Amino acid sequence: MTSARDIRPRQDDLAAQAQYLATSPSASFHSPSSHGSALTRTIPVLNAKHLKPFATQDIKVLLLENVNVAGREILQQQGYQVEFLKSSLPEDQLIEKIRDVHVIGIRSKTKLTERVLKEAKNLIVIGCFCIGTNQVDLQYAAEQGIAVFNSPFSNSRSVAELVIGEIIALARQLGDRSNEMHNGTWNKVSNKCWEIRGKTLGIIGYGHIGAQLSVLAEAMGMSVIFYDVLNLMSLGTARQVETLDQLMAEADFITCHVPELAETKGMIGKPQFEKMKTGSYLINASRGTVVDIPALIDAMRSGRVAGAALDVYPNEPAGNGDYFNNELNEWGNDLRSLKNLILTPHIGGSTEEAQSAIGVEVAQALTRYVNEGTTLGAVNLPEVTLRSLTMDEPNHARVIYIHKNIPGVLRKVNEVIGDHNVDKQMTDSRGDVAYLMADISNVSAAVIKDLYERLESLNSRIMTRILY
Ligand SMILES: NC(=O)C1=CN([C@@H]2O[C@H](COP(=O)(O)OP(=O)(O)OC[C@H]3O[C@@H](n4cnc5c(N)ncnc54)[C@H](O)[C@@H]3O)[C@@H](O)[C@H]2O)C=CC1
Ligand SMILES: O=C(O)C(=O)COP(=O)(O)O
Repeated sequence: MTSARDIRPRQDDLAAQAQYLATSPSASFHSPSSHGSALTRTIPVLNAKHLKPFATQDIKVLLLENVNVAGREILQQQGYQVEFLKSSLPEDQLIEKIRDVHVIGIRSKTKLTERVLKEAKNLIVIGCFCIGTNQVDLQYAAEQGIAVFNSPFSNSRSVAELVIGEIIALARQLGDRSNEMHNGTWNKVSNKCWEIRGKTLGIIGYGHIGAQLSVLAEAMGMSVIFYDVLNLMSLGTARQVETLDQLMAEADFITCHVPELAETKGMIGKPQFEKMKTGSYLINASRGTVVDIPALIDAMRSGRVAGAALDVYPNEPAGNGDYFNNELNEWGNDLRSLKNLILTPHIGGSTEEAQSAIGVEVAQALTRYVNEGTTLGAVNLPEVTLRSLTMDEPNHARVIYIHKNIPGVLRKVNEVIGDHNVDKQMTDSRGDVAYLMADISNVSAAVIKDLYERLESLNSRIMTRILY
């Protein structure tokens, strides 16, 4: 018998694939993308022993920014083709690479803008191997049926521990003393060096990181106040304050843990520095745009801010190497000249523990999405799942129909799938985009082809995938 692999049509030739499906009893259908190619699986269809959605070796994955080996291995074990790069890519190179892949894994540097995603003709899913998702155009991705996953809290503890270390380092001017000793100078001083016990920590953004930090800081004898746009339950004896100004005026140490949003850009600028106590400290390990750097430089030069720690910057490089020597960071030399300023290269979440936990979490989410269509944990699509198909359910197909959330769609979809035995079905919407999942039994290759074509022809369609 000719194997399916031998007669597989070109991936970008849907017509050939339809023909192939019609003529080959061992063919199957996985169509990942409305805006690009369809895939054919290469294992016999309707055989419970091979109850996989498609030939996993057809799935191409691009991992950028040194995604942890734990995540890479999970994806490789699925049989996917995994390409791994240590750094991010400039936009033109990214566009070249993304054209071909079904899955992309990134961290905080790679910008997946509308311009880039427009070229991603085969892409079905993006994995952000980090917390932040501000680097991805989430809305545009959703409108193309591209799911986005992240790891919402696997590095929170690492960031919180870094900040605790920085609070003590700033209070004791550790960076300066260490630099002096490296330069051969013994400079034993206690002037303006403090214990942190009894001081007030002001946390801006009391989410996963802020709340974790709150507990650690109290354990070291600090009083904690926080400001957040939501009313949140305080941990320990922490106290929520009503305004940012109030926090700026009361705290000895201020630390930012908000996401990058339109409202948080430049949130700490000249007016906020003017509210701070003289001799207080500022830490930013959130996003570089949250703090206005020239305003920070002025506040440090004037003595209002006695020390600061920056882990994030408005323009961060794609990979390791030269940083401040470029025109994008015209304040680089000013920063480097300031005393008691700790500068770190976005390492808040960079611990072995965090990176391997993130690797596992995101790779598993990607695998579940690719193989089963489950969107649990997606940040831009409704969360939809059905229990996995089992070996006891041969001849089943899972229909995934991502569509525009407009009136009358479900009636039309149910007209298509209602001709068959629908075992279970779930649908949900998020804004303009809806996601439908249905498991259908007693299907043949011809039925799958028919279902696919009819769903694809509906004007509500964003993406159809049929997995089995
Ligand atoms: N330096 C690093 O390596 C890392 C940086 N991050 C950054 O830290 C940010 C925070 O992380 P999580 O605590 O996990 O996020 P989270 O989503 O759990 O918490 C963010 C909090 O900020 C609040 N918030 C949003 N807008 C606000 C505003 N305008 N004013 C005051 N509060 C506001 C939210 O209500 C929420 O409680 C991430 O979005 C990411 O950008 C995260 C991990 C590592
Ligand atoms: O998790 C986040 O949002 C971070 O900022 C960490 O980013 P990274 O994975 O170190 O590029």
